[in-house]
Amino acid sequence: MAMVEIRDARKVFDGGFEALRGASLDIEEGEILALLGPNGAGKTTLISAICGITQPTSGTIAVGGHDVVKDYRAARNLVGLVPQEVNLEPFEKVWKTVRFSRGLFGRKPDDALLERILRKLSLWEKRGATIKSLSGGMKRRVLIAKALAHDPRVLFLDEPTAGVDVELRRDMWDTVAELKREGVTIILTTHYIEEAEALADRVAVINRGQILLVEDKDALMARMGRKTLRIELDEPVAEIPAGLSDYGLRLEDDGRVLVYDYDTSAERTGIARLMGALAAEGIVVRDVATSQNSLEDIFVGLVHDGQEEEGVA
Ligand SMILES: Nc1ncnc2c1ncn2[C@@H]1O[C@H](COP(=O)(O)OP(=O)(O)OP(=O)(O)O)[C@@H](O)[C@H]1O
Repeated sequence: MAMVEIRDARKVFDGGFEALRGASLDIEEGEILALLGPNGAGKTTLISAICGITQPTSGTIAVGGHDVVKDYRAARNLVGLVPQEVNLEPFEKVWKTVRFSRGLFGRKPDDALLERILRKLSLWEKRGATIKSLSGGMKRRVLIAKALAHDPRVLFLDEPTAGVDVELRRDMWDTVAELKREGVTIILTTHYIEEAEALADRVAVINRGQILLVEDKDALMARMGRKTLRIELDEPVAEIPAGLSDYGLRLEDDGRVLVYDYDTSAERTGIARLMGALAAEGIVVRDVATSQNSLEDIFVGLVHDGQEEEGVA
């Protein structure tokens, strides 16, 4: 059984807008799943439906085997949600803020657990500080501590590093990796694709209310990842020589650079053969450089293709 099971979830808002159009997805225990999608794709709606904040119009969602509608309480207890916006009481102290969150779930106080959580998030020294005295990064950690206070098995992080500086982002990544080591299942939405690249075990792409793809991140990057070889020539050429016509080369920089795209998953890249063919044509190579397309390129391609199919591009 997957930790979270989403089957054909639809959500039609009052007014008729269909924000989820039959989304299905399994989230496995202990994984970090990055949910990627452009603005308005349905990420927040899907997370809200899993967390019981909004009800799906049809379809089913279960957390730990508990249906989020029929068995609301049991499902909700397994879930912690870290919202995107900092929504903390500025004059409250850290300790009280986190303790109160646990109480909201009707759980008995467990100060030992709260201490462990605050220590893990490097907030223990700040437990007596008021929220307003904390830095932005500390406030975000308090949001995580609050979400963990009732000991959930699944943690949703809605754009955890939106608008934060690079250092804080790295810091946040370390925190998320640490939570995973402790066995927490993590679902993360993000607009920073490099965040998904750095953290996720699997990537799900949602667009226009449908899951376009769910795949192991490394496998996805290997499958869709293409590499590019840029070959800088000693002397520019006017056109691609006939002897090199098999390679799908492109000519750039006024004939000074030949560009060769190749498949990283293919058994042979064809580079050695290409180099031989260049030499046979009497072309002298000055320099070569390779680059690999990123998860971002893959994501943009997927979303773009999906829109083209629906005729909205
Ligand atoms: N209460 C609502 N009533 C009507 N439409 C809504 C409601 N909430 C969301 N929507 C619409 O549903 C669509 C999906 O919204 P959602 O917030 O889930 O997207 P998202 O993927 O989280 O986007 P973002 O990346 O911008 O946060 C959007 O077009 C939004 O305008």
